[in-house]
Amino acid sequence: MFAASSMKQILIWACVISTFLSKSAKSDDQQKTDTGGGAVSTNQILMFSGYFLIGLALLLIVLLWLYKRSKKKEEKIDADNKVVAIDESTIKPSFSTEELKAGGVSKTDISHASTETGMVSSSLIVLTSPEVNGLKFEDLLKALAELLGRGSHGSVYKVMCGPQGTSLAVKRIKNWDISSIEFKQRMRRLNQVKHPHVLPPLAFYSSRQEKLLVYEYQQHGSLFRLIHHDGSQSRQQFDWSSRLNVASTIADALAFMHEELKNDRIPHGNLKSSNILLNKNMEPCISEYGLMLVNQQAGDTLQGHHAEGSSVIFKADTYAFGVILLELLTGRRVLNDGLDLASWVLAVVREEWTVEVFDRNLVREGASEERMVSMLHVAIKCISKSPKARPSMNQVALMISMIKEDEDKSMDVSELSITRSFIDA
Ligand SMILES: Nc1ncnc2c1ncn2[C@@H]1O[C@H](COP(=O)(O)OP(=O)(O)OP(=O)(O)O)[C@@H](O)[C@H]1O
Repeated sequence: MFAASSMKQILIWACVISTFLSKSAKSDDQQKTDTGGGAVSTNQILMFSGYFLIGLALLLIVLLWLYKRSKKKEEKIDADNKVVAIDESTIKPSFSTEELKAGGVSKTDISHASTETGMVSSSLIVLTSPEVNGLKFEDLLKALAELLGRGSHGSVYKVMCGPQGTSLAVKRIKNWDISSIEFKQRMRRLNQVKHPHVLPPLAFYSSRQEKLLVYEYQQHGSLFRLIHHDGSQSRQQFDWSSRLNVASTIADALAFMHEELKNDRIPHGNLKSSNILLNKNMEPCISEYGLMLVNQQAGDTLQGHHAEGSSVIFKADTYAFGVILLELLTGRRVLNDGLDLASWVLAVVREEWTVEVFDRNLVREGASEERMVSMLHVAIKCISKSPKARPSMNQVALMISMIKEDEDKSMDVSELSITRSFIDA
């Protein structure tokens, strides 16, 4: 308002002064002509001063207009950063920068990071979830957080929130090259696709510099820990039938997600044993589904990350699943002293020493070699060099369910023979 009225006033005054100056210059001209005067340098000066004033006024108007435009843009960005939408039916409060600063004693790394990057101007978007009903972004800022790990794409913190001290896991992803709108759409879409063995995000936060994803904390840890826990009892107990169950459950869940998100072209994007978590019933759950844009992943062309096409886009997940199968079968880490697990297995199999690849614990427990070899064949198909040669997760799930059926049948037969020998005795 102020700017507009000042612009008008400047323009009016500039016009009045310049008209006055040019008029007086003209009348002076007339007088000089009448009196037969010579050069009219004073009049010219007056005229040029008028033009100069008009020019100056126009320049000021342009500058004021530019200033107003940039102000408007800033206001729009601020508005975009306020709480936007939530669980369709409920509107959560939004927090202004001042409110957050007043209420938030920075205790966590999240809050340090947040204030550093100016995150306090935005708020948390809570998805449909009774676990975090009423959770505010402010709560996350205030809570004590424990760093669970730093991965290649960000860090995960354990955060205790609310009066009940609900344990949450907050994944912080930095510099994810995705627009806020696309990210929100992706999160909402993922929230619509539910599977009991896929961990849903409970809430999320988005700013240009970083994204936060809130999950329920899983106290039993990850599949990675279960397989690679050196010399512990848990590894001893992780027998063949449990490994088969894990493989089958994950394959089914992944096949379901691929099918549901086929048209949205959203694969997991970063599947690995540390992203398979064990829930309170010790069942495996896929975590962090869809948190990576495929073309952003660490570029190993072998995994098909750079390949295009709607079905091929999911084949990087098939590859990653194949690697998880290899971890389950061999008990080895993906990077074993720089030796890539997939190429090591392929080399051993090529030399026809197949049995050598299997985890000694499985061999010792007397796991069926036939079914382990069948599973190894599935894994080898999954890690085919060409993404097109890899099976879809639907096909993988079917192959594994057949191996599991065989295993279940053989268990029934052995139970039956034990019962018979008991009766005979
Ligand atoms: N919801 C959760 N509950 C319990 N632990 C979790 C949860 N989410 C992740 N973790 C654990 O936190 C640790 C760090 O996770 P993070 O995802 O950062 O590591 P990463 O999977 O190795 O790396 P990245 O996914 O960035 O490539 C891992 O040990 C993971 O198992």
